[in-house]
Amino acid sequence: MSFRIQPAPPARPNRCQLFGPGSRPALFEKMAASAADVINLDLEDSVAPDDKAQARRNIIEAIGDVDWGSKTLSVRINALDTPFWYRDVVDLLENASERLDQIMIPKVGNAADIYAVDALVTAVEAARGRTKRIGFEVIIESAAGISHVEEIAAASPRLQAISLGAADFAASMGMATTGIGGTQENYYMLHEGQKHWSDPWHWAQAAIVAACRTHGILPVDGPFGDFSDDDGFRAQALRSATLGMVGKWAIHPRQVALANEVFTPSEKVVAEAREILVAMDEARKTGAGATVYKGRLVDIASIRQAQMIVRQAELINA
Ligand SMILES: CC(C)(COP(=O)(O)OP(=O)(O)OC[C@H]1O[C@@H](n2cnc3c(N)ncnc32)[C@H](O)[C@@H]1OP(=O)(O)O)[C@@H](O)C(=O)NCCC(=O)NCCSC(=O)C[C@H](O)C(=O)O
Ligand SMILES: [Mg+2]
Repeated sequence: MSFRIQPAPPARPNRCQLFGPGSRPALFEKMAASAADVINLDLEDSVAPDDKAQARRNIIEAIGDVDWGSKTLSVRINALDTPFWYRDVVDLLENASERLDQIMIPKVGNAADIYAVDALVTAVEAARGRTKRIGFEVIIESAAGISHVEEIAAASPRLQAISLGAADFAASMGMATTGIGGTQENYYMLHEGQKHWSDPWHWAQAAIVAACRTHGILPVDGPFGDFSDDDGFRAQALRSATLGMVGKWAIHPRQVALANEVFTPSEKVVAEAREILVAMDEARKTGAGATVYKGRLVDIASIRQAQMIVRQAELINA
């Protein structure tokens, strides 16, 4: 264990991030009424270049006018290699109400990208006397992004969450697929004539989780493109949760309940975690650092595992 204690991530639920294009304002009330923990109003890739200016106006109006309840409200700005991003930031922070919680920065490639946005955001906040400090979330969706994920995670105290963007990531890496997340037909091992499918997203997800956990940031799985495939979404989400991710994007409302289901620890799992904590408490009273719970070893590390699950459940029920 390092001398530095691992920082805790933001204490808020982030099981599902529901996306909707800023150019479809008719969706905003529906998004607000959904069961998603986070709403992402999009100015980037779901909005055509000619619609960007109107989408900005739609979003600015809706931030103030729609009742977003207790959801985290985030706007995805355009990437730093476009002519749109600075205007996204300036217009949002000059004109949107303080209900806005976060901006999402896509396609980050290194810490300097975040530094650039931070400098602009900080200047506009000061100039406008905004009292609420805007948070950042970023998407790792390029070869450069995944190569520099640790420095990105450390780049700004504003940073709250990092997502994997499977579509742009696949394109940047030159992966031979047009699928967005999930099982890839040609990514398999062959054993005694049987195909065993592997997970091509696994290593990138694990790298993101490690960087996030090191710096107290929420690791999130991005989109699953085939919104008619509930089982495929659930399988992908279960793998992400097992690796330590706290939630997943929904690009269609039918994916919201699936994400909430997977990223809410079940009553059985929470009850078991509490039993482990009790068992370890009993063990400690006798001076033991380990004991047997349901036929298996539990020790001091099990306390930390169980506490993570209980904390997650408490956050969701708060
Ligand atoms: C995918 C969609 C274009 C589908 O829209 P639509 O054809 O309208 O869907 P349905 O007819 O099935 O809709 C059924 C009802 O649900 C409402 N609806 C649809 N979408 C949403 C939504 N996002 N939020 C809330 N409600 C929604 C419809 O209005 C219907 O309602 P009703 O008539 O009352 O029954 C569309 O869902 C969509 O635009 N999704 C978001 C797309 C998006 O934002 N994409 C960007 C994120 S993914 C990405 O960028 C990739 C990433 O960066 C990477 O690189 O990996
Ligand atoms: Mg993308």
